[in-house]
Amino acid sequence: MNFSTISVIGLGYIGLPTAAAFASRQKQVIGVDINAHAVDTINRGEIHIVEPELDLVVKQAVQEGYLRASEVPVEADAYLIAVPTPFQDAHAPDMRFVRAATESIAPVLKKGALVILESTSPVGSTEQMAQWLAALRPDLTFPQQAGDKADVNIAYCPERVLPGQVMVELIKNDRVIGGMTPTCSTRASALYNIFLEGECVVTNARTAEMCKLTENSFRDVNIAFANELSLICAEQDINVWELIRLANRHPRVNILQPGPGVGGHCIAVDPWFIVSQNPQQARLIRTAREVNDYKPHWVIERVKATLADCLVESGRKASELTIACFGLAFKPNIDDLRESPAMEITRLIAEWHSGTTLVVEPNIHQLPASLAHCQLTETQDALKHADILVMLVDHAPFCAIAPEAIKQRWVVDTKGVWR
Ligand SMILES: NC(=O)c1ccc[n+]([C@@H]2O[C@H](COP(=O)([O-])OP(=O)(O)OC[C@H]3O[C@@H](n4cnc5c(N)ncnc54)[C@H](O)[C@@H]3O)[C@@H](O)[C@H]2O)c1
Ligand SMILES: CC(=O)N[C@@H]1[C@@H](OP(=O)(O)OP(=O)(O)OC[C@H]2O[C@@H](n3ccc(=O)[nH]c3=O)[C@H](O)[C@@H]2O)O[C@H](CO)[C@@H](O)[C@@H]1O
Repeated sequence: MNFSTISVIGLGYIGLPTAAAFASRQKQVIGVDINAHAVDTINRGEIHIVEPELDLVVKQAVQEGYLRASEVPVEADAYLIAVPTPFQDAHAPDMRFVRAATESIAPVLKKGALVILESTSPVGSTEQMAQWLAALRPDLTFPQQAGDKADVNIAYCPERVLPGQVMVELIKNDRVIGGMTPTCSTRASALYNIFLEGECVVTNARTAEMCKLTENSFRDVNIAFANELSLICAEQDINVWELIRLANRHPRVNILQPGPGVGGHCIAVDPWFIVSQNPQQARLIRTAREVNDYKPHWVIERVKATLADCLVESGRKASELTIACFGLAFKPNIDDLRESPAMEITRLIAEWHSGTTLVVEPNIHQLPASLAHCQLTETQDALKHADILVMLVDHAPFCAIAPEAIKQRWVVDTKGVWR
């Protein structure tokens, strides 16, 4: 069956670019979201998230009539589910959004449809999704009972785009295709080949689920190694960034960079899905998460120690001193504050510090409510008024600050760009 109508469930950072990519290839796409604001914004040809180049593709697709958004699922030849998969208490995956999205399409599901789960999910989720659908549609057959002859095909196809480069990576990256049967994989590959320039790499659903979790755990473990080195180097009075530069001159060593901790809603979350399912085996992955989650608290201790030194040297009271935090986003040159260690550090500083806490974040116009006690300000203003400078995110404008402006100042530099 051809894919004349494609429906993407969940129109966020992943679903909307995916919907727009199909629509830009002249496919009829109906995006579905429970967020009325997102639906209205998209139907005006605008976007509600920040991602380079996405605005133009969405505008054109809506204007030309290939993309429309709806709050209600409709009949389609293929469905892609891209709803959130956060974790709950004790770091267990929260699959309630996936279940709600799956059950919402059950009434409109027709024979011959293809359903793809894109949300990052624990191993076994695709089989679970098929069971949820089967329970609501006893009139249709699904891969677990009917194998390759099923009325409905189901696959897990994870997304691996890098925020900030989504419109390029969506098309160029290779795509892992985890069909529940060979026919499911063949059909899923045909669907992605509508816009994909990368290769479709076929496997089964369980391996594809684990592959996504593995990619992000690999990165988390490697960042944890760099963060652990930064703690060791601080004890040993060694510049960790110089150390890593030197070690990386070895032809088989490639250490990542330490920082204030690991943020974003992927690398700080997904490894827990492996740990939660395999608590006995996933010891290294768990430890890496703990090392990275500890880093913001270590930074706070450094800020406290620096403030203590500053008090002794200046003879002033803590309430008279100003601390400036440079950066809030979870990584450089974006506006995304989700799971950001810089946010956590700034909030803890503002809670504990009796003087003024300034924040410089060039990518936002207003501070989030949790930082109501801080003042959002410009780089030059912070450099002029702050007694202690805390570098949290290596945004390009911060890296460009002249060394003279930092010299002879009290500095805690978590990114190694000033010292
Ligand atoms: N953003 C990334 O960089 C990235 C990369 C790879 C994988 N992922 C994974 O993709 C999935 C989606 O992430 P995201 O960043 O796009 O999330 P997001 O929060 O930006 O968007 C999710 C959207 O789903 C909608 N939604 C929730 N429940 C719904 C339902 N029942 N029906 C319809 N819509 C519903 C929300 O309103 C929201 O607009 C997650 O599993 C995430 O881990 C994200
Ligand atoms: C395997 C992989 O690459 N996956 C990517 C990742 O995207 P991301 O934007 O979340 O990833 P990062 O850029 O790694 O940032 C994460 C945090 O780690 C900090 N960091 C980074 C490098 C370093 O050397 N030292 C650090 O401290 C950084 O500041 C930030 O806080 O997950 C997405 C969703 O699954 C994937 O789609 C996407 O492919």
